[in-house]
Amino acid sequence: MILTVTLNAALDLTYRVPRLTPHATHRVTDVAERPGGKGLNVARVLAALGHRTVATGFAGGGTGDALRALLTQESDVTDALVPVGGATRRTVAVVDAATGDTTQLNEPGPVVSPAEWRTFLGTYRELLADAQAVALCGSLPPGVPVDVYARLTRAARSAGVPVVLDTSGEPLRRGLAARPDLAKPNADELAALTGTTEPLRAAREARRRGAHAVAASLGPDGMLAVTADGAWQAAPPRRIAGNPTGAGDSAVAGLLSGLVEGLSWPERLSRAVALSAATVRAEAAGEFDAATYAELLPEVAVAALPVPSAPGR
Ligand SMILES: Nc1ncnc2c1ncn2[C@@H]1O[C@H](COP(=O)(O)OP(=O)(O)OP(=O)(O)O)[C@@H](O)[C@H]1O
Ligand SMILES: O=P(O)(O)OC[C@@]1(O)O[C@H](CO)[C@@H](O)[C@@H]1O
Repeated sequence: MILTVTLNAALDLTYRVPRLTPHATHRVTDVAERPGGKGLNVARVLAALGHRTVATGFAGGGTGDALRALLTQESDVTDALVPVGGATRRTVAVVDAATGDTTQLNEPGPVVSPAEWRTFLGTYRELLADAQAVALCGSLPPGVPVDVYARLTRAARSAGVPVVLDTSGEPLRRGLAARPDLAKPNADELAALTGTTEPLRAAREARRRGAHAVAASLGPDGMLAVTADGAWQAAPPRRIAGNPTGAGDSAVAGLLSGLVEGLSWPERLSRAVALSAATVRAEAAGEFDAATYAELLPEVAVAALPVPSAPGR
């Protein structure tokens, strides 16, 4: 099975409004409520692709109960979330129907106590015993140590389980040093980490900091990957209009499923780019439009990038 970790799970609301205007009252035309937080989105996409998937992390309060009920009713993901006393946060994506732009509002999440944290670590170690790969995703709730992803990466690697890391800021910086098999930053996260806005240079620098491979997501431009076997750029055939929230999570699901299935890097990237573009077409994060995915998959253009002549990776 594939394990996903969402320490800061969320009840994910998507509001569609005709036009988003500061200081105005908005009438919401469509509402979608989903089990969210990045790792749960990854899990839902993996399950839709037919992978046996287990989701852990924390859930609590009425929002946590609602999230768990939705997860069980609407997906084949196995719920291994650890209960917490505080309430799971809400994350809200407001989609402006006039422009297609999305505005994201994310609550901080419940405080996790030391005892809850210890319970989680026990659960995580048990689940690793049966995992083919693990994805560590998203922001941290208050109370969780900032080096958590480094610790979870080390535990997985000593259990022989490949790790994909998708987070930002200090948790990303520390997590990289523990040598995850793959990191998936977006362009902003990569620039904040490395201080360079040139994605290929930044991805190489992120790899020097410890990740075995780095796959950077570049919004409508697709992805680039820097690995021990080479570097590639993969682009969708066209820009897709819609809601990009969760596109990065679908990219992670594409890369992770490809890793577990033993696909080559170009095949993994094609899948990740087609799946994530198909997510832009879907109503909410954690979903993809199956027809768009099938249509785009053979059309993704993958090109090998030159190997740098200077020493380095
Ligand atoms: N408008 C678009 N058209 C086609 N593909 C897109 C578009 N926007 C995003 N994608 C695809 O989705 C992938 C992930 O997008 P992005 O880089 O915005 O991720 P992200 O910021 O991590 O997303 P999130 O945090 O919302 O999950 C891109 O690599 C690309 O393949
Ligand atoms: O606050 P985080 O953990 O960074 O991100 C949480 C979140 O905004 O990411 C997803 C999109 O990737 C949303 O579904 C989700 O709620």
